[in-house]
Amino acid sequence: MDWGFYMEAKSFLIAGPLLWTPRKFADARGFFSEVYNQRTFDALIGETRFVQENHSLSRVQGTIRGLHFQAPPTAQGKLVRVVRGAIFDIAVDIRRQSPTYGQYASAVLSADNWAQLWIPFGFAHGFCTLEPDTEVIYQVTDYYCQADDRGIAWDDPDIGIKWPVEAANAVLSDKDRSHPRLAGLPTYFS
Ligand SMILES: Cc1cn([C@H]2C[C@H](O)[C@@H](COP(=O)(O)OP(=O)(O)O[C@H]3O[C@@H](C)C(=O)[C@@H](O)[C@H]3O)O2)c(=O)[nH]c1=O
Repeated sequence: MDWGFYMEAKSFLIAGPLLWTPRKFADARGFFSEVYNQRTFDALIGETRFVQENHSLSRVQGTIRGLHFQAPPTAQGKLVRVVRGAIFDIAVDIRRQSPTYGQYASAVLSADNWAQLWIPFGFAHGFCTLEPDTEVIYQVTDYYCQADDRGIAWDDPDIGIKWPVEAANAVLSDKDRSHPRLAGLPTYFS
């Protein structure tokens, strides 16, 4: 397999998510990097069309966003990267028939390590910022649809995510403090 512009691609024990690092060409001016190449991406993942790009800034270290997904028919695959600061990024398998249902894959993505995480359909996504003023950019494969927007409790004990922040110090939106546990959700992905 020719990985093209990606230096490496790593899979997880949970089938689906992939982690890789685009090449960086550094010189006296700074660097150049192809952060997305459709031909290489399609060879890795299968034909995929991104229709929206999101950019968020979290001011405080220990900010948790998640766990989020869109229900079908607007389920999204997400390609996540960090351009400032660092995150502990999480993909929770919510495919009901999956042998790893309810388990999660995690990776540190940062402006320094330049890693990207692919989060396929059937996964809930969340992250915790590891530095102040962290900026996350991610492309998604379907448009935002408020009616299909769903969440799972970030601290669901059945999932048991080991977040890199004490619960008492975590910064969350009101919405993210009130999601149901995974066991309380209907089956969205078989
Ligand atoms: C996600 C999203 C939100 N919004 C609006 C709705 C709301 O008024 C405001 C903030 O939305 P949220 O609080 O949901 O933003 P946030 O908590 O950052 O939500 C994001 O979290 C990460 C973990 C994801 O995986 C994303 O898909 C998305 O769910 O932005 C859009 O207009 N388009 C979008 O695609």
